[in-house]
Amino acid sequence: MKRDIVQHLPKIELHCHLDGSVRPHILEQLAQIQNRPLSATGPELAAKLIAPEECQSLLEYLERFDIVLPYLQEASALELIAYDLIAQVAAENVTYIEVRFAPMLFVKEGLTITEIVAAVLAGLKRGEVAFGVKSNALLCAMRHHSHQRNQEVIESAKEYLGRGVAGFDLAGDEANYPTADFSELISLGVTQQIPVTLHAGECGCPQNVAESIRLGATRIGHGIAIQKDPAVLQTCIENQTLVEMCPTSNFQTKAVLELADYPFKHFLEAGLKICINTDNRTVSNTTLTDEYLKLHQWYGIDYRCMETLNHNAVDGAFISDQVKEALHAQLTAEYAHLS
Ligand SMILES: O=c1[nH]cnc2c1ncn2[C@@H]1O[C@H](CO)[C@@H](O)[C@H]1O
Ligand SMILES: [Zn+2]
Repeated sequence: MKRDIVQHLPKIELHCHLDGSVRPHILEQLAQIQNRPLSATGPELAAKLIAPEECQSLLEYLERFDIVLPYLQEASALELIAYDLIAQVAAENVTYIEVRFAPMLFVKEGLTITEIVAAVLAGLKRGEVAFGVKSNALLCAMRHHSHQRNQEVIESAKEYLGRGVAGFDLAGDEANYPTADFSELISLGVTQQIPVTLHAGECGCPQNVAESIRLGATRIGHGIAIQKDPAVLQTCIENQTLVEMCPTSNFQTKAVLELADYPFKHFLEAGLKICINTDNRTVSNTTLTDEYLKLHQWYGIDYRCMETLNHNAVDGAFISDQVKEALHAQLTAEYAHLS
């Protein structure tokens, strides 16, 4: 596979965090507008935003987000970063993206959840008009937030469902907050017909994946721990659960320690539905093109495999059958001439 070809082929991304994908120069722009100086600029700032090689856990990885959050407490900032994320993905021909964020991380200076969601959706829409990239937002509840706060996120997802918001997620510290603690919250979303994808199995616990599916999630973020439990793997296969894999991030957060333990091939050969994602473009210092090239380098995947992974993503996307058909057809047409 060649970088130039991979970059220009149409791609679908379902697992990308808005606040983990703020480009350093955009953050500098926000700092200037808000008159709130950054502790570093230029290459030094870029380095600070990336999770370091020696990162030891998901919690350490998540510390990177503390740098950017103070600058995301204004509607205009949220609009701008959403627009810029669409600009970034347009440059590598992502044709459909689901962008996730936790609205409750942006309420520190008085924004209401409605203002927050509206600002992000406005930026995504402006991006679609400028670059032709279709998108939807997924609203994340946070594992360390109160039930009350997380419930408000569900209510907001319900309010905007079909109007720019396509689903609901649970993000944050999986190791210390098991999925079972959120059963009431997740059920609340499921009973209101909100599509659900949950971060699970990123911190070694396959039970969190089983619990997520039991509660009604049709997709799992990361799911690395599925490899530890054949019964959970079987459940995922039977339910056609889509697992959103994020290779670079999975090594940074120590979801896996060595390449030999990375379950990409294992999952694919077992018949599990998987798709490929960046997780956080800035914090993981990656693009979707980089992720596919890594898989080519590690496993020798070809364009055919890349096409399959993208069709899988379409199948699991939180969009209508009609939109899925159009995306499938475009993938089929544009990968057809590649061997
Ligand atoms: O890989 C991950 N696992 C769990 N939580 C994550 C990951 N990446 C980002 N976030 C969390 O999701 C929030 C909303 O976007 C981010 O602020 C970050 O805390
Ligand atoms: Zn994630």
